[in-house]
Amino acid sequence: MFIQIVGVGKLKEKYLVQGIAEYSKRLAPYVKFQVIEVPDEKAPENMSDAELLQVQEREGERILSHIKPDAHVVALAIGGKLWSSEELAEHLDKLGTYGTSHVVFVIGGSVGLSPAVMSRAQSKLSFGRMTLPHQLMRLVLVEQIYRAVKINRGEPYHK
Ligand SMILES: C[S@@+](CC[C@H](N)C(=O)[O-])C[C@H]1O[C@@H](n2cnc3c(N)ncnc32)[C@H](O)[C@@H]1O
Repeated sequence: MFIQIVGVGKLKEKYLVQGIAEYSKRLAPYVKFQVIEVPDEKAPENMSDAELLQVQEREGERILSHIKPDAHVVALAIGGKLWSSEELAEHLDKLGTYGTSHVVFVIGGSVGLSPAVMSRAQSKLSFGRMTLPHQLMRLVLVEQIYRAVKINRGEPYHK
């Protein structure tokens, strides 16, 4: 399976870069894995709703330009569905079984994902009602993808 994460903005914190590199290395024997970063837009505090939408749309166009037509897209959204790690594993397993070998997880920037990205997504996944910084979200997600892969292989890790 080919798994990609498309995220907005360049990772700045060293501990996040290192954490993602570690899980990417652990994933390498099992799946083809790639993280794509798209440039973020300036998003001042006091934007109007129209300006906010414009930022989402510009970032959204960049995200969508990296998504191939055959890819199954999972958008990360606070209001999405809550899955357990086992349910994420099952979701990936079922996709593979029914012939979908390319899955893209999408994480928004500080203003969230555009309506166009949300409509392209076949699934919306929530990690709970709390807002996580998008850069930290990337690390948490890659760990959960690794956990899901290990669950599907029946290998020890997922305690
Ligand atoms: C800082 S959050 C954006 C907050 C923005 N107000 C919103 O509601 O989308 C940046 C991105 O991180 C992801 N994210 C943050 N917390 C999340 C959570 N609890 N569950 C799923 N995704 C989350 C989403 O993709 C979101 O677009």
